[in-house]
Amino acid sequence: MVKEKISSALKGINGTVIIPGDKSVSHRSVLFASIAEGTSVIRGFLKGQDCLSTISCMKQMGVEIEETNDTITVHGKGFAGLKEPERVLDVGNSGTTIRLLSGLLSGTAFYSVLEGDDSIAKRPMSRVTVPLRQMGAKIEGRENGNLTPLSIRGSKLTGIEYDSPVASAQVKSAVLLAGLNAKGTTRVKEPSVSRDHTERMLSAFGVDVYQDQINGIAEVTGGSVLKARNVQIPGDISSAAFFLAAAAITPHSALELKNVGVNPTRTGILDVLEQMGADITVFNERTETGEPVADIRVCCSELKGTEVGGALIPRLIDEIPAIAVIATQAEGTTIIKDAAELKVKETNRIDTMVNQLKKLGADIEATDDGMIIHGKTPLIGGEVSSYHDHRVGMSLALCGLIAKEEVVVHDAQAVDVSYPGFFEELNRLK
Ligand SMILES: O=C(O)C1=C[C@@H](OP(=O)(O)O)[C@@H](O)[C@H](O)C1
Ligand SMILES: C=C(OP(=O)(O)O)C(=O)O
Repeated sequence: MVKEKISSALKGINGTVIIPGDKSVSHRSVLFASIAEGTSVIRGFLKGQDCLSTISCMKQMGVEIEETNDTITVHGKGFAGLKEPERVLDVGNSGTTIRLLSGLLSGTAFYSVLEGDDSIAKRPMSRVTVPLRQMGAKIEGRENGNLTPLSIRGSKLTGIEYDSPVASAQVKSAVLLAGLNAKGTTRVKEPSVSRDHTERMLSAFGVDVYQDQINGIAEVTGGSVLKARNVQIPGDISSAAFFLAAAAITPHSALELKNVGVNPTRTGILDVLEQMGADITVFNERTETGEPVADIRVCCSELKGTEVGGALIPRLIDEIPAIAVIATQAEGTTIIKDAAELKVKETNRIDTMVNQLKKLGADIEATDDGMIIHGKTPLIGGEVSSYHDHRVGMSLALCGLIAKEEVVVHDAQAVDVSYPGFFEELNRLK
């Protein structure tokens, strides 16, 4: 296991960061190009382990995918062109891969089995298997379909109207992908709007998608055909978040982040930083393959505590570990609530972040659905672990920039899941 040592950035962190490709959009680009008719060239694809797992699963189903340094070329032969995989499909650490593939595989004409690593083996799958079974899917797994391995015997599906108890883009996307091959229409309603990359990219591939975000509704009709197209992936705001946080809390810092996806269903982190008094400018806004993109300038400033909850949570769910670190450096109390979903990520992110930040001297406590952080607290440094959770590892690394002593992050290779080269980038800016 790799450990990384991060020492304080006395002169701040300064310079320009080109943000790597969006993980959610990268997964979808390969999945959709694989079931489209024709050849799609994808640029800006994130070569993190999660997205590479998606590529390898699609290759196992007979899809021809070529990889160069800059491009991923997918030769799609339509949904009917997918072939039965001869072995178990390994999703690695990726919840997005297993949940989206469950939806896609439910309507095939073949049998498949999905499994992943130790973390995936603990994450709940009934959130997708329950609605998929309602559509007629034949899915089995441990705990009556809640835990991996999942085995799927492809079958004829029928559209449903699904009232999802959670605001989850993975649930919404799994049901919509099954809906592409179901009889009639499939509608998903969610309690508040989750990231809408599936809806945007399906439209870009020529599918008619009905969306009513005020009421949290997305709908597709069965039998829609996807047409191949070239895709430009925006940078991942969830990866940018670590540099937004680093510059916001480290004195003498000024960063320019290039190529950040600013889809409104993802920009909760910008709203929270603004609420806290951060010095942020979003500029050079443009659109790429249906996704808004911009550059962002961020400088260190005095921060104040805030409250984060409600409909904001799905718009920043993966950024909460970084927000917890920022809150340790904000004057006053920060309350994060309505975020129980954090308990079913790669780790229980409420517990891991609270335990690890306490070791570094933070004044933080866990609640049932979030955490409460009192600032501003000087951090002391010490040894912590990512617990094999990429976002935890990168968040803890930020503490090293401002702590009195060095911060050592154990199990640091976990960051390769979403941000290969993260530590090199952080050190380069010092
Ligand atoms: O659809 C996606 O690409 C994702 C959705 C979110 O999960 P949930 O759908 O479980 O909220 C997010 O946490 C994950 O990193 C990626
Ligand atoms: C939760 C995450 O991803 P996934 O659900 O795809 O494993 C994440 O990237 O923070």
